Amino acid sequence: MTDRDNLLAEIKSKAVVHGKVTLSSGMEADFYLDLRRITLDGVAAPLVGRVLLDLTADLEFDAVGGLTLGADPVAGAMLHAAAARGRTLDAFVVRKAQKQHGMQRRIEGPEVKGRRVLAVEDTSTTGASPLTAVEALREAGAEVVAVATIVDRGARERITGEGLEYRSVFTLDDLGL
Ligand SMILES: O=P(O)(O)OC[C@H]1O[C@H](OP(=O)(O)OP(=O)(O)O)[C@H](O)[C@@H]1O
Ligand SMILES: O=C(O)c1cc(=O)[nH]c(=O)[nH]1
Repeated sequence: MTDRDNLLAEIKSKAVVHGKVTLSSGMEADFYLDLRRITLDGVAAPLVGRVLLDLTADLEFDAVGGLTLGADPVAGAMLHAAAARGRTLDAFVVRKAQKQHGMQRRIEGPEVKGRRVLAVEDTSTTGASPLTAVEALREAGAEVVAVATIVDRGARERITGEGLEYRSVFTLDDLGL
């Protein structure tokens, strides 16, 4: 079994929740992927880090992150997986709104200005969350090399339509949904 196979089994057994639910976009759906049950899971999170590094191995970037909260543990997992492979990869967090006190930053972590970065999400249905992060990153002077998600729930067309490279580890078909 590869890391990808193991991650797929983890998602199927731990993150798929059937039942009526309202999504981030306001759309109604009859299942939810609670990927925080994966990205914060002691067995599955290390797989997330390694599988996403493998998925983006041909891209050049030295920082990773996205819109809080879903993206945060994804970025952390990649940072640690990279360190285990002897590679230094920074992480960052894009706030939903600029902080009003302290350093008053929208993007937390090491400076992203002038750097090549990967924007990540756990999942995306409409592309809105990763594209919000991309906009904030560009405003901060970063070069976004691609967007990557664990599961694509339908965002591909909107993200690639913006001219961005888009990678996802799994589609709904892979999950049998
Ligand atoms: O179609 P999209 O807009 O890209 O939706 C996907 C977003 O929905 C979830 O987060 P949510 O908005 O529920 O907020 P959270 O990360 O703060 O939990 C998920 O983590 C993505 O960020
Ligand atoms: O579109 C969303 O908001 C969404 C769908 C999903 O399956 N999981 C999730 O965390 N968010």
